[in-house]
Amino acid sequence: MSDASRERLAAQLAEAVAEALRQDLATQERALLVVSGGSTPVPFFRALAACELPWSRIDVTLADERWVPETAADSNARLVREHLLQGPAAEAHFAPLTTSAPTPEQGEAEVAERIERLAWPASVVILGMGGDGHTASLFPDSQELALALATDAAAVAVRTPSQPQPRITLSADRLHQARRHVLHISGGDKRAVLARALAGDDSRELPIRAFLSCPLATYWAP
Ligand SMILES: O=C1O[C@H](COP(=O)(O)O)[C@@H](O)[C@H](O)[C@H]1O
Repeated sequence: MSDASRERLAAQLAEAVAEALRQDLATQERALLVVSGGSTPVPFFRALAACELPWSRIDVTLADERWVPETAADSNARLVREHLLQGPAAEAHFAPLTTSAPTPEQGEAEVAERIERLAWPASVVILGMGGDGHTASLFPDSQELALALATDAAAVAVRTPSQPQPRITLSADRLHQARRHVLHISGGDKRAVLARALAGDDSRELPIRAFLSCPLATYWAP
């Protein structure tokens, strides 16, 4: 593991994403950025927050979220607010994926409506990936995986045996609606999972496969 190379990668990705947003904002009033949660994006969030951008014209949302309050340590919204929406970037419009409903099944319709109002197609969708090949909250062991891969609804509530909390994810269809797709990962384990995904043929085994032909620009550091 090399923190320096991950920081360099994050800086390069931030510059590329900032340039994509600038390009799109030259011809449209608003632009949308879809980011992922987890531990990988933190240095990228900080680097992007430092970029000069017309933040008040940028919408930000998440690829997926745990159905937890924003005060929870593992809330992706909290991560975005603490590391990306800082300084001038606080001017961006952030659309979180949770509501006050007690379950994601009860909140799903409100989240979908909120998501529909954003500036689609997104300028950039940045995906992460877990060691099991999940991306967003498209988990190989989730009962809702087939639905989330096939539906044209924007958001899907997900229950996954391998995960402690219920979740909500943007559907594969919605995540496909972007001008550019990026996979941001680090470490040898994830590189090996990506190699398996590139060699395989079933997106139910390694859900990241559903995005390999977007095309998907891969940002990887050891
Ligand atoms: O559960 C999640 O995991 C993936 C990967 O997270 P990381 O900590 O290994 O970087 C992430 O892309 C997803 O948004 C998140 O909810």
